Amino acid sequence: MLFAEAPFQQVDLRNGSLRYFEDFIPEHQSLLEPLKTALDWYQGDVQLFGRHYKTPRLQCWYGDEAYTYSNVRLEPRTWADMLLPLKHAVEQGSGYRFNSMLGNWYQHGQHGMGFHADNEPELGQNPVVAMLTFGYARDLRFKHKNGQDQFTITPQSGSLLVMEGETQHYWRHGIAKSARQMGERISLTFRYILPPSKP
Ligand SMILES: O=C(O)CCC(=O)C(=O)O
Ligand SMILES: [Fe+2]
Repeated sequence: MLFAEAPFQQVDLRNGSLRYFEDFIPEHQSLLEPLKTALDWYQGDVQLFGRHYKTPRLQCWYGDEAYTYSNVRLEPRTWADMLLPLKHAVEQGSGYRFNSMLGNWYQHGQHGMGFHADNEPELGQNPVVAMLTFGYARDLRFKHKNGQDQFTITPQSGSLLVMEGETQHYWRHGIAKSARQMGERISLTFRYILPPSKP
């Protein structure tokens, strides 16, 4: 694994910023299959406007604190062993501590994620989301809440993308479904969830 000093590209957005480390996990190719088998994948439920939907992707969750994501409460869960060195590398590279990880497994083009911001209250004022990508390089689209600015980045397998600053206040991001033939992709998104404040 690479530590500190890894080269990255800084992307200064209107209201926010990204850091993109393209070759962050050199052994990324050998990790896709183990991630598929070692992690506890399930098809999530999201509740939107009072209705339940199945997420069009598989997901998994590990973390030290409970997290409410798309109106669904995720209970604390002991880290899978193979995540610990990855979490450590992401902390070293990004310079932030994380205590949770939401994983996404897009098995084909019909799997995706709608536009959203990761701005739940328990992520604090300026949430940092640090994401590792394994497998097929899907387009990650960003749209500013002003309705005008937008751009797409295509994180490569083995890359680390850090979303920081005000990014989650002003921008939404998502992975569009596609009719094209696409390989599998796993993203691991590390977050820091504030412990509940004591009364
Ligand atoms: O898989 C991706 O690139 C995006 C994942 C994401 O936005 C999330 O987990 O909140
Ligand atoms: Fe997100």
